Amino acid sequence: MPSEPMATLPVLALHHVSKHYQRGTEDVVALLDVSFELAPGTVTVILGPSGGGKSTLLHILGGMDRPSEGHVDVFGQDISTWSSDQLAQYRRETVGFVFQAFHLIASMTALENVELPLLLAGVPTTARRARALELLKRVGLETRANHYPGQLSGGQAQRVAIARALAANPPLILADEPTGNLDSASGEDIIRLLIALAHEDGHSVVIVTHNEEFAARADRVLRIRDGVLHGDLKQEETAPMAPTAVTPLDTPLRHVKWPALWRMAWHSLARRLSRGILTGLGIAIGVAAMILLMGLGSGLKSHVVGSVVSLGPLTAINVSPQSQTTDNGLFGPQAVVGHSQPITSRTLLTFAHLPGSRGAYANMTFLSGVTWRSRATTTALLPLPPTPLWSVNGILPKVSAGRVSSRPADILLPVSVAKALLGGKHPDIQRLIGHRVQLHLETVSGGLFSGGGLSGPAHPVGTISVTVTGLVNTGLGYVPYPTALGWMRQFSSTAHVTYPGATVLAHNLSAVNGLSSRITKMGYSTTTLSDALQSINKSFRLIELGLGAVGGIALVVAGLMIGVVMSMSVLERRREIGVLRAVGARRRDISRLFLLEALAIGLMGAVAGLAIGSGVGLLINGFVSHAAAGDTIFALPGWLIIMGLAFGGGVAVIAGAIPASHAASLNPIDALRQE
Ligand SMILES: Nc1ncnc2c1ncn2[C@@H]1O[C@H](COP(=O)(O)OP(=O)(O)OP(=O)(O)O)[C@@H](O)[C@H]1O
Repeated sequence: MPSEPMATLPVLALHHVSKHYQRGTEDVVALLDVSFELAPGTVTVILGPSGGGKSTLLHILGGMDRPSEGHVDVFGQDISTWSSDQLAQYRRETVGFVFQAFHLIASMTALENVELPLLLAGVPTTARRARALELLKRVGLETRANHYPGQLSGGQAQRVAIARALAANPPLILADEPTGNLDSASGEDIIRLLIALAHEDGHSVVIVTHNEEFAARADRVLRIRDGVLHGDLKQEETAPMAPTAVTPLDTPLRHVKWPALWRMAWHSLARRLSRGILTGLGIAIGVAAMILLMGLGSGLKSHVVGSVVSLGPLTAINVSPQSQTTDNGLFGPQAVVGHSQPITSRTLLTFAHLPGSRGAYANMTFLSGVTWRSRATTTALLPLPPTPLWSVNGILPKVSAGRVSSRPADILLPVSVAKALLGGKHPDIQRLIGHRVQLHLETVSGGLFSGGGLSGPAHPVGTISVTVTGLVNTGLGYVPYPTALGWMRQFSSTAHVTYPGATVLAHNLSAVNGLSSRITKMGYSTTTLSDALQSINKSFRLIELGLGAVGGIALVVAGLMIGVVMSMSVLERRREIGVLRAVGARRRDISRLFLLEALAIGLMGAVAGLAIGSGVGLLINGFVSHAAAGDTIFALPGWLIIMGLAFGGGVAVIAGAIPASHAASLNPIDALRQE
């Protein structure tokens, strides 16, 4: 805070200010040893020929440029040493610029243009709108609030520009040829308004002009030629009124807040909505491709993994009698040589008592005819595990209707068999539950993993009558273990029944490998579900990576598109960038603004891409489930949604980084000079 009361301090004081520019090897002196003070509530006119240094002086007064020598005091504080962030705050809170070319933002209404500095200052919407309307009223344009600059006359546009300069109620108003683009009547209006701002509202107003007529009405006239102050004419020695309405300079550094930038970015996007949508479309396509391909990959994987897991718990080891000589592939032994070790009930007992073993039971797969009333079909039947093992997680097949039963004459049938037995297009499969069906056992073979040849029953097996207690989706039927053992005896030609395979359950996952190798050492071949799952996972990881890469390429192309569009946008919006800098945005704010715009485009594209990708995925699921009884192959796990959003937003931000830093590095004085 200033140490003296404000009214006794000059708003601004220049002390021996010089400004040099380097043009090639030539040193251009734009200002030389300029000193003067500006009192509050006064109008100061700066006159001089073209190239005399007027604009340079105005830029130094407004904190857009720094002096090469000398210093500038604002309310007693030397701003020449301030950081660029402090100068940005100074422009935001202490200075209001009015330009010859108005520099209104064409895509914003009059009201939105006036709101701009308030938006940067983080003023909430209602207060911002009320203040902007009040200012438009002050300049006589309340009825034009919703007009765009193109719909305003030059005089009206300049009045809107003055309202914008007044938005933050700055003590200092700097006008650079404010009447240069206006006819004399409108020019007169503007000058009258500027004088009123000084004399009625207490702002210190500085007007750069070529017009000698205005000089006559100023409180003070400074003439400048070749950078040197030639005359400092005070027309009225009486002290003008002390300011009452203006706010003094406050020292704590305040930055433009993220929400304000986000609102501006959103505003800017909304103004160019169709372009934003087109740009975001690239991201949408990329994300959609990624979601769809990876979703299919992930869905297929969980489908395959689900089928494998439905075969039994992960702690299960499938044992077959053959000794193993080559690597276990995904589907069991590749080649089998050497002797065969039979699996008998004694072997099962041995397996059950191995360290780490929880239990063991025989594998067998029966092929059987099934008849119900007049309909007949065939099915494969497996034994359910022995009842003491039913408590093991995942060991029982999942029933889609009815229940699992351990009674000897009960059976679980596959849904497909139930459909075939009931006949008709959409039979009510539940109807079969509780009914008796007839079985005609045909052959027996090993477990699904343990292979083994087919053989028919050694003793005649008549028709077996069983009750359907439940239905399963696995495509295989199940009978209680003791029932299967009984059938096995009927298939056996010798007194000692040998089984085609066995399942040994480990106590837990970490015991699986040790147990499996012990069994292998006994001369048996083993396959574990966790082996199978591991290789499935490995294969799918590769598939997912490959599919993801295809989506990734689409995203890179989309990123390039965003980069190009944003670069064009920066060129097109040079003036807007200049205005934003003049009203107090820092370089960083400009780059953040462009990055936020890119992020918003990326996120919108990603959301659209998620919708498109999952929509197509669900359609595919619809087709597949129609064709294959309720199966689906597209999945949209949460991580894929997050990945889609992160990639969409991330690619857009990376693509927008170069244009954003280009926008931030633009010199605001050059940007505003561009016509
Ligand atoms: N960025 C720059 N690089 C080199 N020289 C510059 C630069 N800006 C201004 N100058 C030079 O400084 C001098 C003063 O320029 P300035 O724009 O302040 O004059 P002016 O009085 O505002 O002119 P006009 O009335 O035509 O706008 C001129 O000789 C100009 O060529």
